[in-house]
Amino acid sequence: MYVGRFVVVGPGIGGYRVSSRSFPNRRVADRDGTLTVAPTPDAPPTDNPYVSYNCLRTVDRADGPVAVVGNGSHVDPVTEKLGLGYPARDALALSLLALDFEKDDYDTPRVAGVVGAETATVATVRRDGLVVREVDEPTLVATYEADDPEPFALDADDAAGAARELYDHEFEHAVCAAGVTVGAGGEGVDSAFVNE
Ligand SMILES: NC(=O)c1ncn([C@@H]2O[C@H](COP(=O)(O)O)[C@@H](O)[C@H]2O)c1NC=O
Repeated sequence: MYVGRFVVVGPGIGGYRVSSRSFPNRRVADRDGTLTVAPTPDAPPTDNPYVSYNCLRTVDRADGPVAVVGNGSHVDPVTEKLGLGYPARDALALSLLALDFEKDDYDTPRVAGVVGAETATVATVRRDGLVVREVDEPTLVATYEADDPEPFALDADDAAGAARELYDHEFEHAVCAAGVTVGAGGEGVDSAFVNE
């Protein structure tokens, strides 16, 4: 099955995978702790505005660090609002509604998640609606097919394991993946990615 891009988030752990039929020549790069998706140097030129973006950012809050994952430019305003103290639900709802689904040939939904040490919130904005949901177990939402949040059996317990597990998942056309853990009690954030 092809589901396009997807996030998985649960309390303390999350991840994101790029699956792509149209733009497979991409990879994740780490820029000072922010993970960015971008075309490889040998990728054909494109003017599609949706294929390069920050897919994972973290921010420290009074109640501890949080991580944001997502499939587009909305990751930035979500992170910034979290840094200003907005609740995760509000940061996601405001940012996703402002940017809305992508204006491409598929009305591609935006998907996102916020991971705290003991909390997680998953969200998507599609042409037909906005969903923002707190979750207490790993939960997936994808751009296509699985476009409503659903439970996901994530076995990994560290960032590298999460990135690997999402990358290796049977959903078709894996391109690259990122994983993140957010620890309680000052353990902080760890992130990892897979490019193959
Ligand atoms: N975030 C991404 O990595 C991303 N990659 C592709 N898209 C959009 O989705 C469309 C379909 O891409 P594909 O055939 O690879 O699933 C692309 O034309 C582009 O507008 C993306 N936008 C949202 O997922």
